[in-house]
Amino acid sequence: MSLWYIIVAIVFCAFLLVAKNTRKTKKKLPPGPPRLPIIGNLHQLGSKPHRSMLKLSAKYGSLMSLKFGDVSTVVASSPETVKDVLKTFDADCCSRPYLTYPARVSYNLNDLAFSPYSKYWRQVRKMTVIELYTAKRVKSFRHIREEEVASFVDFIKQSASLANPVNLNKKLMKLSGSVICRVGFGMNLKGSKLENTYEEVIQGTMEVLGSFAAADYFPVIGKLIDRITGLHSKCEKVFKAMDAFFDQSIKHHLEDESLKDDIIALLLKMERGETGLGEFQLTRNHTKGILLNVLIAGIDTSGHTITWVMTHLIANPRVLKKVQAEVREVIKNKNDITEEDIEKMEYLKMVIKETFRINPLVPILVPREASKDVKMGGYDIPKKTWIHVNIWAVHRNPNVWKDPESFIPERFMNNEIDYKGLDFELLPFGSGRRMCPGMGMGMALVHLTLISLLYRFDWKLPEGMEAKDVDLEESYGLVCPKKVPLRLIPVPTTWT
Ligand code: HEM
Repeated sequence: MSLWYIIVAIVFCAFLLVAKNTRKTKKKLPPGPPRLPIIGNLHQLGSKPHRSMLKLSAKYGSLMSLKFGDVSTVVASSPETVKDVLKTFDADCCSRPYLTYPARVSYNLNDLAFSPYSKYWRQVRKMTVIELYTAKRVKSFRHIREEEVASFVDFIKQSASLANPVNLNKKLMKLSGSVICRVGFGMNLKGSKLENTYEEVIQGTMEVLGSFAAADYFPVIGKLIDRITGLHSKCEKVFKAMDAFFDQSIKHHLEDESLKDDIIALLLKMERGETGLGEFQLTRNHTKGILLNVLIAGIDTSGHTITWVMTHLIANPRVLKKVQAEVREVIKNKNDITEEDIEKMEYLKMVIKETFRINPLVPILVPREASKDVKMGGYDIPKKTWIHVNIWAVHRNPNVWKDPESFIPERFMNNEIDYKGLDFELLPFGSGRRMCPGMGMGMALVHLTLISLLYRFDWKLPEGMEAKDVDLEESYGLVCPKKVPLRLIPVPTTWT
């Protein structure tokens, strides 16, 4: 009799297995290109995945399936499908997949940007939004921005008097680095452990964070491949450099009691249990994970945004002249630039929007993962599928934007579309639960710096170069800055 029980149990289990597999095969996945064995579609990514995905989606649709090694992925590429991911199904699609190297750099996902959607993420997001990213906080750091921009302008003045070209990529990175160090870490970049290496470290970190790493797609052999390609050692190198900087700034806070009003002071209080983070007891690794986002998200993004704006302006002399005329008309001979002045600069705002459209800094946002089965646009997105949001494709879609490859700020005239996460045609900061919380802080520096550069100086290209020679190629990482540094000669004006 007991043998019969066993046979019935085996038949029942086999039936369940077959039923499960049949259900699986019945899923209607979004269409996608044919795959190669083992690697799937990885060979189709190329050196600029956002561009390759755009080309593939033109053929396979705005919700497309790709397979990267072992990982099933979908890519959303139109305002409608992006809205589905970031708004309609945001709650079920806003987790992050486990990414080997971001996990290492973020002290095992103790940060905000790569942490899965969880109670911890919600608490940290709430705490940092209140403590670091509020409009009040952004205002309170105004004097820091003003001091750093003033010393940046002094440097440009010297170069102008000697007619020397300025490497704007480098100098603007240094400017945003100096601001973020003082705002987020209570110390100067100059004299810190990152003083001489920050550019290399930040750039390297962005490459590591944005890489399509073999370890994520091939569970066993992937780590070996990454050791051979050098990704593993690059990750260790940038991790150690940043860790030393975090130790230095934490030590600085522990030694100087007057530093009690910034994010590190608050995190240290949480570590000591003097104040709480919901049910979580913060450790040093949590503190450093949170600081990682403050450092890398703050330094890279604002500096590169300003470089892209200046690149498009020098490549479009008509636009440069028009925006300078506006800025000079609003500022006239005043010494200080106020928030109200910025509000009056309608054309400058259009120039910035157009720059974000044509060169969004994070073109495929940070990868997301479905936390349950989702039905989207008539297709099945199974739990654990990775989701890439290709805003590059949306921003260059001819059905959304007329003549999308051209830089035309006037397209925003009498057009309500803005970049604050509500319009799915223009999403440089993302949207939904994972939207960039540092937008206000980043834009405050972008506005102040651009106005100073345009008000105080005229700009020309180095000898022998014309506007049509300006290189517009982007490099690829989590953030996509201009590949070839922008070198311009500042020319003194009556306002200098
Ligand atoms: C012009 C400047 C900036 C741009 C264009 C930008 C853009 C972005 C984008 C596209 C994302 C990913 C959104 C997603 O995956 O859906 C993001 C995330 C993030 N940004 Fe920014 N950002 C800027 C400035 C800043 C600044 C100044 C800070 C902080 C000091 C910051 C902190 C963050 C953080 C912490 C996240 C992760 C949010 C999460 O996953 O919950 N950003 N940013």
